[in-house]
Order: sequence, then C-alpha cells, then structure tokens
Amino acid sequence: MNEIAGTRGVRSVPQPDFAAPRVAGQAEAIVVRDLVKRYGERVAVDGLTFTIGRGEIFALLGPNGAGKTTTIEILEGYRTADEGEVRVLGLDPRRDAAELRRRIGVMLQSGGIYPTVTPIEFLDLLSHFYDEAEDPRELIRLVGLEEVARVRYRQLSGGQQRRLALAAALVGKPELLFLDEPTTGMDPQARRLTWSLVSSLRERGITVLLTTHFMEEAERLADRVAIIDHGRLVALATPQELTHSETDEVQFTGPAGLDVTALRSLPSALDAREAQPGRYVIHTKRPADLLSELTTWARDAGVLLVEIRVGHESLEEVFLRLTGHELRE
Ligand SMILES: Nc1ncnc2c1ncn2[C@@H]1O[C@H](COP(=O)(O)OP(=O)(O)OP(=O)(O)O)[C@@H](O)[C@H]1O
Repeated sequence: MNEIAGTRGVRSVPQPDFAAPRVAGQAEAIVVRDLVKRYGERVAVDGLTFTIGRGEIFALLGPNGAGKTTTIEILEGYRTADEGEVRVLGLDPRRDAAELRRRIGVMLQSGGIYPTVTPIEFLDLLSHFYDEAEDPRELIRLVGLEEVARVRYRQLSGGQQRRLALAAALVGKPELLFLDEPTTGMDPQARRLTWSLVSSLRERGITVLLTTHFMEEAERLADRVAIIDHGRLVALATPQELTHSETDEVQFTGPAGLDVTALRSLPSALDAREAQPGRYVIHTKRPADLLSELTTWARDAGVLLVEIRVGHESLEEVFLRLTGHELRE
C-alpha cells in the first residue's frame, strides 16, 4: 500500500499531489501505481505511486538504499516488479522492452564503457544503433568534452566519464531520459555544467526522471520532487511547495547543550533540536510569536542568543522533518 507522511509520527506535510501537471492532449510519460519490489525478506520498494507528466523534470530524492535505483530499473525494464503497475510512454517496460529502448535514454550509474575507447569513438559507435541519432560531435560539444574527445575513457576524470555517460544517453534522441545520480563524482564546475545541460533538455520537451542525494540538485532542476525513504513516498510536491510550506524555521546560535525540551515547549514551537553543538533549529507556524517567546525564555534563563535567523525551511530540513533522519546518514 502506498504510505505517505504522517504515519511514523512525523508532522503534517503538503499532501502529495499524484496528478502531474497536464500538458494539453498528451498522456503521462510515467505512471507508477502501488509498486512493490522485494529482495528476499527486504522490501526495497514499498507501495510507490506517482505520475510524471510529459516534459516534466522529476526527481526521486532519498538516502542510500531508499529504493531509487530499484524503481528506476523497473521503469527501464531491467527489473520486474513484484506488485503494482508501471507504464512508461504508455508501454509495459518488460513486454514492450524493444520499443521502449528506442525511445528512452539511460545514463548508467558508472562503468559499462570500454576503458580504451575515446569519447568520440564511443558516441560514434552508439549512433549506429539508432535510425535517427544525434551527431556525436555535437554531443561532445554539448557536454563540454571537446578537449578530451580523443582521450581514452580510462584517462578521463570521474566527472568527464559521467558527462560522456550523459552524452551517450542522449544519442538516440530520447523522449524520456533516466538519470541515476547524474552528478555523483563531479567537481562543482562539472556539476553546474550538467545542471544547465539538464535544464536545457526542458526546452526540447524531453521528460527527465533523475535520482539524487543532493538537495540542491533536486531544488534547482526538478519541477517536482518525490522524497522517498525506506521504499516509501514521504512527500511529493514542487521544490517551492516543499520549502515554502507554511512552516518557518528559526535558527540561532548559543551555548552548546541548552535545554532543548524547554525550547520545544515554547507555545509556538512545533519542535526544536540542536542541529550541531550550539546551533539550534526550531520550526514554527508563527515566527513572530516564537521570536518573542524565545527571547523571553533566554532572558529568564540567562542565555545569550546570537545570530537569530528566521526563514523558510531548506529542503534538507524538510527531509529531516519528514523522515526523522539526515539525507546522508
Ligand atoms: N540485487 C539486490 N539484491 C538484494 N538487495 C538489493 C539489491 N539491490 C538493492 N538491494 C537493496 O534494496 C534496497 C534499495 O536499494 P536501491 O539501490 O534501490 O536504493 P537507492 O535509493 O538507489 O540507493 P543508492 O542511492 O545507494 O543507489 C537497499 O536496501 C539495497 O541494499
């Protein structure tokens, strides 16, 4: 069964919106209903339901082992589901595998490229598998690998190897692109280049499903973000909806080891925690009231508060609030 936030003692969140924004006259790119996948006793995907619209950039965000890769591999047709239903471009990924392969692009997590091949040779080779392929030279330029186009794969940096994998996923002019952790191993410059590249795919109308551990990546790229944890959907919304919910966050610095229980019991506090020694985070729906309660409490307790900041929750904090743990635990 699908399970959403609120079932494990977490606070209420914007309700997942399972309907994708509709582009007039077009069907959904991906439909996932009550998907379950087990590996022996372990339930890797535990009742996922979501829909991705055509042309949408959609991120599956979750920690290691959340079930992101398993979900993506089922959608690509590389794994079978135990329960539930999936449709990709209107097709059954297992039954219609041959047709699906022609219409999707897959960026693999790592490996799978012969170590002595050069980027240009590799893309040239791949282009022969498609009736209509992108020009390999154009792809090399698009992903910024001109200077290493004739360098052997094994001599490329991790980030360059990832960019080649991205170019390879685009060779067949896909309608739908699967990007499994596209920027893992990239330096900040390569990551930004990849982000602008993925954003530019939006103009071509390509639907993108990406998985990531990086909040910032989801926040910058995705039209909508599905947060998954232990194979379950805990939230599904736009990054703006997730981070600009009615919940605000008050952060301040003070002495380490303050009485967090006392902070939690301030009338306007939803919760409170010491995020790092001496750095505190309190969630509230009434920031002005909370500030006044907090300063009164601090005066009575003889505590000096510094750097008090009020703002919307970061996606990082949203994740913590929904799942009860950090993204990179
Ligand atoms: N072939 C397999 N056999 C047994 N267990 C597996 C297999 N593949 C994945 N798992 C387990 O299923 C769970 C989900 O794994 P999955 O790789 O889908 O998560 P993920 O969110 O993609 O994680 P990561 O970010 O590390 O790639 C994990 O607990 C993992 O150990």
